[in-house]
Amino acid sequence: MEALDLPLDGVLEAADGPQPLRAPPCTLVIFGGSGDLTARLLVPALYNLAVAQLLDPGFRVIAVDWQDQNDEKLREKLTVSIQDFAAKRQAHATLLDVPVWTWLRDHISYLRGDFQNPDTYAALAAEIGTGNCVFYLAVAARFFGTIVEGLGASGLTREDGCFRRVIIEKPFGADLGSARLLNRDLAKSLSESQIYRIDHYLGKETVQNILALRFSNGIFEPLWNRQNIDHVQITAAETVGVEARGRFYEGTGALRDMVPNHIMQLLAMTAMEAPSSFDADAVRDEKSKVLQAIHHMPQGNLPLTYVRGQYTAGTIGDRAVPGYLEEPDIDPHSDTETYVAMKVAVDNWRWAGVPFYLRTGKRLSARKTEVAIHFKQAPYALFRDTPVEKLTPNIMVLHIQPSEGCTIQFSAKRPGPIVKLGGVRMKFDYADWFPVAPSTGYETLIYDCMIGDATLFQRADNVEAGWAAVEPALEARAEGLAPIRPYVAGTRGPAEADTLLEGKGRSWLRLRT
Ligand SMILES: NC(=O)C1=CN([C@@H]2O[C@H](COP(=O)(O)OP(=O)(O)OC[C@H]3O[C@@H](n4cnc5c(N)ncnc54)[C@H](OP(=O)(O)O)[C@@H]3O)[C@@H](O)[C@H]2O)C=CC1
Ligand SMILES: O=C1O[C@H](COP(=O)(O)O)[C@@H](O)[C@H](O)[C@H]1O
Repeated sequence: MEALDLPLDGVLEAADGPQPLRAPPCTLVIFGGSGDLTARLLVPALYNLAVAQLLDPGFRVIAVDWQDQNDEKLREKLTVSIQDFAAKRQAHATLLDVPVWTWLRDHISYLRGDFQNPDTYAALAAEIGTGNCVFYLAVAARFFGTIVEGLGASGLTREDGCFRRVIIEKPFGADLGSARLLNRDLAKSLSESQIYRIDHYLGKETVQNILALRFSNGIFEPLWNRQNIDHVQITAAETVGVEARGRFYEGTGALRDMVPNHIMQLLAMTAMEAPSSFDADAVRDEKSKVLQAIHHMPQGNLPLTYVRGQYTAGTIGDRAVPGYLEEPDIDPHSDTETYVAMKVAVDNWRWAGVPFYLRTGKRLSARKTEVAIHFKQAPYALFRDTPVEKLTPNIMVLHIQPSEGCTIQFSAKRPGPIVKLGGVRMKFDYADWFPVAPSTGYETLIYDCMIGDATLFQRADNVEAGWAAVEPALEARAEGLAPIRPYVAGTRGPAEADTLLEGKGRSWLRLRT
């Protein structure tokens, strides 16, 4: 990076602040302990926490499910996946730290049992005894209620001089009604302060950075409103298909899978008011308010606010891939969407009249998650030969993944005797400034739960507000008002999504740059 003529040396160190403390002693019970999430993401996250010395020496993991496992078999399986995890990160020079892994693996044990059998909870209670416990529900959603009920009935949720917390995975319900019912069921055995509803997007550094960027700088927030912003685009594009998750995805679809949770969290972080502090409830109060203000644009014409798509056979890179209907476990006549684009309004003082365009899909031309703030044009072009509509649009893109950082696009004078403008970009790249080994995103979330910080977890009203925001779209589908638009795998999605942005020269940002 070129040197700046500014006194930046030492700026990062000065701002470093207090370092995180080791989490308190705790037993982490993972229901679904031989499952995919545990091996691919949770155990690598625990390993990273151990490397960072954030786990207490008394920390241990009890993995629970009904597979044919025992302590040693599970530890061997997890050793294979942690080696795989480390190998993928070799480029970042993080080879497996063997002593740390050996310590962690020796603190993992297995308990075999059926989630639906009360004996499983009795055996678990005997194994845990007293002390702090986090129960991680890495299981299919149909077990959330059953497991929490089992924990409650066996006394495992009682906090007698210790904490007992439960992390709930997604999907949290399938619509507003079922999310409300689940919240009600959980509340029979747990207080709200014991419930940690996870959204792994909130564990991503760059998602958390949205708040840091907005509220720790004097330069952005004064512009962050309807006077200066024309519209906002939120994109979560994937190149992967449904992979081995056909059975789950068939009943879920892109809207339920991504929008009420991840996309709404991105929207909330982008649009919420400044909380009075970073206290968990102060942040979640503001999120709730902004999510409750979301409405579909009152166009009275659904195709202009909501588009559903489904991929057909195509090419990703140089690899031919099947269409959704040809994927394993998919009904060949399926009406499930793999792409969704929506136009919503945030009906409040700050955002009145500013459309938020949301899109997410699988098998698109690029993997890219970003929030793009499109500012209004300068009101008048002083420059000869440059009509105002030809000025480079001022866009600030918050890159969430795979690139992480922020780009600002604006106009500058081209060199030369004639005054001509050209579009230029200023880019902040996370990796340049803060070079750290990549994480799974679950490190912060598991650590925060152990220290009792619920800021990055969803409160009951947050999840319900997320579902309420997509209810009109779910209803439209149920009424057959939102037909599936096919798109070829490896493209930008259905062309119909472009119509959402028509007028005023707006268009979706390109997926492939
Ligand atoms: N995998 C991922 O990348 C992600 C997963 N999630 C969420 O995490 C959760 C877990 O997902 P994942 O790890 O993929 O699921 P898996 O199916 O891989 O793991 C669940 C485990 O629980 C076992 N199990 C099922 N029923 C019972 C039962 N009645 N009693 C005891 N054990 C049982 C399963 O065994 P069996 O195989 O025999 O059924 C399996 O070993 C889900 O809510 C998912 O939505 C969220 C983000 C990413
Ligand atoms: O929760 C989910 O998220 C992933 C996308 O997560 P990312 O961290 O890779 O952006 C998505 O593929 C999956 O379908 C969904 O269930």
